[in-house]
Amino acid sequence: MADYAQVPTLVYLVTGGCGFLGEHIVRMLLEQEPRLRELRVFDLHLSSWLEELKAGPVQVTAIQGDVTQAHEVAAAMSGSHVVIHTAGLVDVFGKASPKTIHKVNVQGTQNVIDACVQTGTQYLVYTSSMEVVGPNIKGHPFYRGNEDTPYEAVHSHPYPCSKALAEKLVLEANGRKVNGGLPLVTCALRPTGIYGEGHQVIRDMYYQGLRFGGRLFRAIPASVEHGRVYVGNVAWMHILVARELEQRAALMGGQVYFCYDKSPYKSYEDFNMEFLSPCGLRLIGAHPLLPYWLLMLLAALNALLQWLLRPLVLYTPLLNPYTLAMANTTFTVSTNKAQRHFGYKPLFSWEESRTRTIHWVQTMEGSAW
Ligand SMILES: NC(=O)C1=CN([C@@H]2O[C@H](COP(=O)(O)OP(=O)(O)OC[C@H]3O[C@@H](n4cnc5c(N)ncnc54)[C@H](O)[C@@H]3O)[C@@H](O)[C@H]2O)C=CC1
Ligand SMILES: C[C@@H](CO)CCC[C@@H](C)[C@H]1CC[C@H]2[C@@H]3[C@H](O)CC4=CC(=O)CC[C@]4(C)[C@H]3CC[C@]12C
Repeated sequence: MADYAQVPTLVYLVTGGCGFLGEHIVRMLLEQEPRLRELRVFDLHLSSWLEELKAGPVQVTAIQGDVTQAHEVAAAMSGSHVVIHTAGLVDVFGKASPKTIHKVNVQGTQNVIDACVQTGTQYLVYTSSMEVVGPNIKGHPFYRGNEDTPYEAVHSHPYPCSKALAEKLVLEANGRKVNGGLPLVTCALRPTGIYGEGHQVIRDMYYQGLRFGGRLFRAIPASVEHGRVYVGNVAWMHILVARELEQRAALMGGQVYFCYDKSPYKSYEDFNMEFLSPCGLRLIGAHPLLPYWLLMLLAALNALLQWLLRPLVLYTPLLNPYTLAMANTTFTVSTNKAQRHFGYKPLFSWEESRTRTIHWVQTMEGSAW
């Protein structure tokens, strides 16, 4: 993978390539990776926009498949040089069972590792999450931490548990011999809360605000800070890691990197207002309108309702005890490890990331713009 100016020869596979982050990775790979000959997009649900990408110079192969099915993963990966494994079940709202979350996130990742070994695919980039670290169940703040900051990473929710287990599998697989005898080189990226075009929670908050006459009501103190990172910069980090893994295998193999950029540290709600305010929404209250104990009671009530209604209907509100605890705990990252190890600099400034996200909200269906 050394000579960047050569005839395109490389085959990449992106699992989860039709998801929020996956789509940005796929589109950016086509723009930014000149050595790409074929791009395989593997997803449970294939999106229609893939068709338009097939007209370009790189061969784009859409593969409908399930990461929990080992044979499907191995078949898709045969002959590929690099796999970016971003497929996952992102669920903190109780939509899927803990068993399903484990199966997709942990067994699915094991299947990807096994397929690397079986097919001789040497480079594996895994999309992990900040949730592998925290916030923990005790609600300890993580303030401007980096990859080496000591923190009690204890989880009980199925999603962070699954991401932590999967990340461990990926890191432990570094150095394992793949078919042909070469060592597997693996790396895990830990995005903080991703935002940008296609972000589901921003979409949900926007429609909720429209339903309440253009108002959202503050639930989280403005002093609680959350790390956020623009989806384009997260995609860019994946592409850089995939590109540099061969040359810097000794340095980068088995390493974890937080995904970061210049997005400001703010509370989850205040941060989202950076996009929703210019689209006509207002956040009511300088302080939370309800005391924390009452919000906790409502969150617990939501959890109870979810359980009671489960046989009839899937009730998955934004507010539950886990999301409330997440939103109420400071978790911010300050690091330059990615810059030191593989020369990462954000591709999009904060202003550009903000403008792109605002534009996306303004063009949403039902938008007042
Ligand atoms: N959204 C966020 O703020 C963050 C996300 N992440 C991680 O980034 C990755 C991508 O997340 P998002 O793009 O936000 O989620 P997403 O739900 O938009 O995308 C996930 C993609 O994986 C696919 N997928 C799910 N189960 C599959 C299976 N069994 N087989 C094949 N494909 C399957 C889905 O169809 C979807 O296209 C996930 O691994 C997630 O854990 C990490 C940190 C933050
Ligand atoms: C109490 C509500 C009142 O407005 C606000 C609820 C906000 C929550 C839905 C979000 C707060 C923090 C978010 C999570 C965080 O950004 C980290 C994440 C990392 C991931 O890997 C996946 C997504 C998420 C869990 C993200 C999900 C939404 C929040 C819990």
